[in-house]
Amino acid sequence: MLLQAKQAVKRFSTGSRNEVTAVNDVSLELAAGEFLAIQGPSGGGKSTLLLMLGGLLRPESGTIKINGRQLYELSSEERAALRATEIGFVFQQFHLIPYLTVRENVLAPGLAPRPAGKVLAHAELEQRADELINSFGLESRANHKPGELSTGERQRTALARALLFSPPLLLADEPTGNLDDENARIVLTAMKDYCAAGGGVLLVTHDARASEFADRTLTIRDGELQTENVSA
Ligand SMILES: Nc1ncnc2c1ncn2[C@@H]1O[C@H](COP(=O)(O)OP(=O)(O)OP(=O)(O)O)[C@@H](O)[C@H]1O
Repeated sequence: MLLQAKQAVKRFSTGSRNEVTAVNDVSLELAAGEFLAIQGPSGGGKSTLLLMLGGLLRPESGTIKINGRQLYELSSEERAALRATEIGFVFQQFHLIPYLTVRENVLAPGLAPRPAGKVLAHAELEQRADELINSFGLESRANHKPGELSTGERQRTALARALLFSPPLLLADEPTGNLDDENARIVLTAMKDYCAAGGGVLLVTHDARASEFADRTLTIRDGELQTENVSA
């Protein structure tokens, strides 16, 4: 199984505020080639769950496994290496580097150290970056900086960057929240195609458009994953 969460729990307590159970006893599985959308109201626990699944936030209890490896039993270095090789992230706010061009942003993950055996030659990376840039219709924008792009072009750039190393798992937090219908369709179609090619995609969103593209849609509310499935 590509991704497996078992009884994951995360609570926050902040000073004078009462404790909040952001994620309560969540179990789920995602297979390679599957597109899962998790919807839910604001404050329902979507982002918290995604951070835990992506190795960025330790659950208080429960386990998260990626390809059979328990994320939070690894050292932080091992977890970072696993993130770099197994997971791509896309966020609503894109997190592009403002002084780099589209092409340089897409290539940026290639600058980070990678585990031995997972390093790609620069020429190979450039070829992959150009393929992604072309397939997302960004070729005429490749030398522009994010500030000169439309919102949809920024999100397509962020998606291309996340897919540079073809990670088995793509995690996305509200990737279409800022997009019009046409750009949302482009991004969601690209994710669906990525699954058809064998990748696994999990996105959290309150955008109802996502469930038209996903294989399964689950709902999280008050930190609890509802059991009903809505098939696309
Ligand atoms: N760092 C934190 N400290 C305290 N409480 C937090 C923290 N992060 C999240 N929470 C609380 O946990 C709950 C779940 O938040 P989360 O951001 O996961 O929800 P969400 O479904 O992603 O919401 P949105 O759709 O508005 O982004 C909320 O009640 C939130 O206030």
